[in-house]
Formats: sequence, C-alpha cells, structure tokens
Amino acid sequence: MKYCSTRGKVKGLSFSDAVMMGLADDGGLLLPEEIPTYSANELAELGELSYPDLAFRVISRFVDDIPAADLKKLIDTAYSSFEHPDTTPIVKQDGIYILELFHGPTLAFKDVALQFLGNLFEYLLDKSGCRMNIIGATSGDTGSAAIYGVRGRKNINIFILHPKGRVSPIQELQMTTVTDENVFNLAVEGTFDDAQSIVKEIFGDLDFKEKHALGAVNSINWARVLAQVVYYFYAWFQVNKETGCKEIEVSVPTGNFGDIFAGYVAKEMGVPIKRLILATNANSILSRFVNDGDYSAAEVHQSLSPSMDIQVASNFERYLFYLYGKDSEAVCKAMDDFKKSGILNFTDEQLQQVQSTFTASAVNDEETIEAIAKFHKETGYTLDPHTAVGVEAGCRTRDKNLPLVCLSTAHPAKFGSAVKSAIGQDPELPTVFQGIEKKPKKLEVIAAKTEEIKAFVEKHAR
Ligand SMILES: Cc1ncc(COP(=O)(O)O)c(C=O)c1O
Ligand SMILES: N[C@@H](CCOP(=O)(O)O)C(=O)O
Repeated sequence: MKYCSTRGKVKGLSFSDAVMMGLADDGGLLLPEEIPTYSANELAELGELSYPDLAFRVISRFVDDIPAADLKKLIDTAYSSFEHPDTTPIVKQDGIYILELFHGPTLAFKDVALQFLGNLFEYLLDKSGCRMNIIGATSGDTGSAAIYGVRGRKNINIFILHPKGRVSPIQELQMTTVTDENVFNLAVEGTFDDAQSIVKEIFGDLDFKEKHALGAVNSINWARVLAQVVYYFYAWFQVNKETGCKEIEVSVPTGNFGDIFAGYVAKEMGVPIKRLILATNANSILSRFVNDGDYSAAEVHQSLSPSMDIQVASNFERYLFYLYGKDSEAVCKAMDDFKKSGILNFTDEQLQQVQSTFTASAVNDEETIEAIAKFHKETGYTLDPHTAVGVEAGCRTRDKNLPLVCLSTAHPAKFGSAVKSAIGQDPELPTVFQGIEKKPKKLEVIAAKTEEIKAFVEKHAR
C-alpha cells in the first residue's frame, strides 16, 4: 500500500514514511492510493473477533512494511491500556446504540488512535535510531491523549498547543499535570484554529521540520484516522448481531472532521453505513456545508462542547480530494481560494453527492443542555456535551427504520460544569481525576505567533 498527498506532489510513500511525515511536505494530507474493500462475505468473517484482533485485521490492509507479528504487538499493547474488556463497548439506551470510546487512559476517543500511534512512533524510531519532536494543536482531548501516548518515551519530545482558557478545567489539568521532562504544554493566546494553523505553518517550513525531526499527532497523521476506522467496523458487528439489520446510521460529533472521515473510509471499505450524521455545535461550518453547500468560515464561538470549537476542519481536505474525484489540482485550487476568501462553493451535483453520504445538524448550547437533561431523565445515563450534540443531531435526522449508533467521544466528568447544569449534580468523578488539581503543573503561556513558538521548540527540542 502506497500513500499520496491530496495536493499531488508527494506520492509513493510507504505506511511508515507516511506516519513519520505527518503533514505531507507539499502542505497536503496523506491518503492511501486506494481504499481496500471487503465483500459482504469477507466482512462477515471478521464479526467474531475481539477488538484488538479486529484492529489488526483492518489496519493490516493499509500496512505492508511492518512485519505482521510486530504490528500485532503494537496494537495489542495499545488496547491493553483500556480498562474495558471490549475496548469500545456498545450500550443501548433509549433505543440508541452508544459506542463508548472513552475507556482509554485519558477518557476520550483520542486514546483509541494515540495509544497505537505512541507505540508506532517508538517502534519506528527504535528501528531507525532517530529522534522526534512532536508538535500538536489541541482543543482539549488530542493534547492529553497524545501526551499519555508518548510521555516518558525515549527519543521523543512533545509540544502541545492549546487555546488558553478555552479547554475545560479537567482537560487543562490532564495536560499540565504531566510533568515528564519530554512534555511541554503551551497555552496559546488565541483559538484552536490559530493553534492548528501555526502547527501547519511550522510543518510547512521544511528545513525546520527536517532539522528537528518534527512528528504529528493530530489527525493530519494518517495513522490517527486509520486507527479510528476500526470502531466503525466494531459497531456494525455488535449492532448487526443484535438486530440483524442490513444497514446502520452513525452520528458523529464533529470538529476537525477526523472522526467522521474515519467513518467515511469505513463506509467506503464496505461497512454498511447508510449515512453518516455530522453533528456540530454552534461552530456550524460543516453542518451548513452538508445541508446547504455553504462552506464559509466564521469566528470561533466558545461552547459547552469546547473540543468541537473549530471552524477550519483539517481533514475536510481529505474528503474534498474524493469529492473532486481525486483531482489534486482542484484540491490545491480550493485550499488556495479558501485561504484567500474563507469560502468554498460547490456545484449542485457535488452537493447531491455529499448528501448521499451525510446528513447534518447543528446543536447549540441550550439544546445540548436539554439533550443531556432529557437523556438522563429518561435513561439515567449521563452524556458528555459532545456526545449529547451527536445524540441530538442523530435523533433529529435519523432514518427511524435503521439502528442509530452515536459515538460517545468523551467521559462526562471531563465537562463537569456543563453536565451539572443539565442534570443538577456533578457527574461521578473517575479515580484518575480525583485530586488532579493538587498535582504539580508544567505550562507556558505564549502568544499565537509562529516565530515565538518555533523559538520555544528550537530551545527545547531533543
Ligand atoms: C470529545 C470530542 N468529541 C468530538 C470531537 C470532534 O472530533 P473530530 O475533531 O475528529 O471531528 C473532539 C475533538 O476532536 C472531541 O475531543
Ligand atoms: N478536538 C480535537 C482537535 C484536534 O483534532 P485532531 O483530531 O486533529 O487531533 C482535540 O481535542 O484536540
């Protein structure tokens, strides 16, 4: 399997090279040259596998340069850190299948990919004898999951940029209370979009990238998306076994378009997902795009689902590549136009194609609180605000004849105050969070300026 960039100037990379490159050197995002597919019979053969075994089978289809036994070990080790025996269990509440993706070390879905990616980086660096400096941007969850994926590892330093004051208190503490020597937390005076664009700009300086052996943990890294593809397979098998259904719909709370893009890949591979339901908070650029073809960036609003406070979704470019029939010149032009005008236009035909894959809905804060409160009242189950956005959007747009799977992307205790205002009590605090506020912290406040951040990395790079 070879990898190419959405912008056409990087081609023929192996999986390992694609993982190490992170952002493609031409500024695009890396994708497999072909998406492998499963027939219904081939798919059925995977139905009884445990999560790690399923992950191995699915991920193997995209990897041909790591010996199978090594890959298996990297995957098994990654999921041994999950506290639930099913890794990503499904629970049925109020007729909806909730896929709980928050049983990893940092209690968010990011662990599913970042536990794997941390192992993969260490494995590849051990083989090459190289070092790596990771630079990543977070709106709250990628940061801690990446830090937990690589803390204390030899040969790796990690620099994580989060928007100052725009992540939840627990999310901030999860990052800043990791004081390992190889971890650097930078609170950036700006939004997540500012942080993400700085990270991309730094990766775009190819001399700096090479000099410091930069690595990417955001979903710009293909391995992130790949690991997330697996749980769409897993959800399908669990629901199909229980209901005998022919298809499912999956609702995905969406910010950077990484998780839902993983769903798109799973659908292309043959998982019978009729439609993906794209759920946004008030930062609704993507839901406006699906519903009306209106892809126009606005200011980032702070919401009760802060990890989705994103306007410029990184992985959208990967989807555009397919929407434009793999025409990398059209992608380059679109990215250029968007940079200049903050708007992209689509033809009716393209919009029809989008709407045959996705439905979408935007859920504001008031509606999020109502959704948490109603679900709790009816089922006793507590949704985190991001999951609540997905559940509400799912209920609004679902096909009632099909089972609805909602991805539960974070544990409610990460967003205690929003949950409390919905259900009148604090969510139960998992042991890992107890006393977290009393731990020593490591944090630098920094301006949202690329040169200042580069200087910081230069000073502390491995
Ligand atoms: C809890 C939570 N839910 C949903 C999302 C949105 O996922 P994505 O950015 O992959 O669209 C995020 C951020 O990534 C998140 O942290
Ligand atoms: N919501 C994310 C934003 C970064 O997205 P990523 O999937 O590209 O890492 C977060 O929690 O940091």
